[in-house]
Amino acid sequence: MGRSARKGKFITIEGPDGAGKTTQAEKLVEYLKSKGKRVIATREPGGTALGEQLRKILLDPEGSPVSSAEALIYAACRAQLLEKMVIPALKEGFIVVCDRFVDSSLAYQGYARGIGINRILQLNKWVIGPYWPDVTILLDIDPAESLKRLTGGKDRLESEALEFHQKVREGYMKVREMFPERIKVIDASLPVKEVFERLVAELEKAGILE
Ligand SMILES: Nc1ncnc2c1ncn2[C@@H]1O[C@H](COP(=O)(O)OP(=O)(O)O)[C@@H](O)[C@H]1O
Ligand SMILES: Cc1cn([C@H]2C[C@H](O)[C@@H](COP(=O)(O)OP(=O)(O)O)O2)c(=O)[nH]c1=O
Repeated sequence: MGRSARKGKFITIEGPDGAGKTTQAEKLVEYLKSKGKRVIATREPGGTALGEQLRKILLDPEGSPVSSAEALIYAACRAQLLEKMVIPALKEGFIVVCDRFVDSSLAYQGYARGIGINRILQLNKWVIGPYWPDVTILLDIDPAESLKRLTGGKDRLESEALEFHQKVREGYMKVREMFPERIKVIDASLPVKEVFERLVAELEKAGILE
C-alpha cells in the first residue's frame, strides 16, 4: 500500500525537546475529533508495549547505548509502531498523529550525534518502506527558549548541553531542505494558540483536513 492507496493520513510532529509537540498533538487530536474524524494518537519512542520498554532503556540516565546502538533501537521502535499500529490504522482510514518519527532520528542520531543523515536515512528507508508521513509539522524554536519551558525531572537527553540542542535544530533544518514538500516549519516561540492556528492552516493547505 503506497501513499496513493492509503485510506488514512499520516501526520507527524517534530521539533526539539520543549518545542510544544505534545501540546500541539493533543490539540490537533481534539480538533480532528470535533470535526468527526477518526483519529489515533501515538508517539515515539513508545506507542507500543515493546516501544515503551525500549523508551525506558533509551531515556534511562544510567544507560548509555553507543550512537549506532541508539539509532538501531529507535529504528526498532519505529518498525514495531508501524506494523502494530500505524499501518493497520491507515488501512482502516484513520488519521494517525505521531509525536516524533523518522526526522527525530535524522536530526538527533544522523546530525547531532554525528552518524550522518544519509546513513540514518538508509536505515530508515528500509524500516519505513512506503509509509512515510503525508505531512510533518516541524516546530522550530531556539533551544535556549524551549529548554527553559521544561521543568521537573530531567532525563539523560534533556540534560545534554545546549550546544547539542543547537545541533539538533541545525539538523532539523538540513532534513527540511531534503524534504521541502513534506516538512512544514512553524515558529514555535509563538503562543500555543497561534502555533496551532498555523498548524491547522498548513494541514488545510496540504489537503489533510478534507
Ligand atoms: N507555544 C508555547 N509557549 C509557551 N509554552 C509552551 C508552548 N507550547 C508548550 N508550552 C509549554 O512548554 C512545556 C513543554 O511542552 P510540550 O508540549 O511537552 O513540548 P514537547 O512535547 O515538544 O517536549 C509544557 O510545559 C507546555 O505547557
Ligand atoms: C524518536 C526519537 C527520539 N529521540 C530523542 C529525542 C528526545 O530527546 C527523546 C524523546 O523524549 P521525549 O520525552 O519523547 O521528547 P520531548 O522531550 O520532545 O517530549 O528521544 C531521538 O534521539 N531519536 C529518535 O528517533
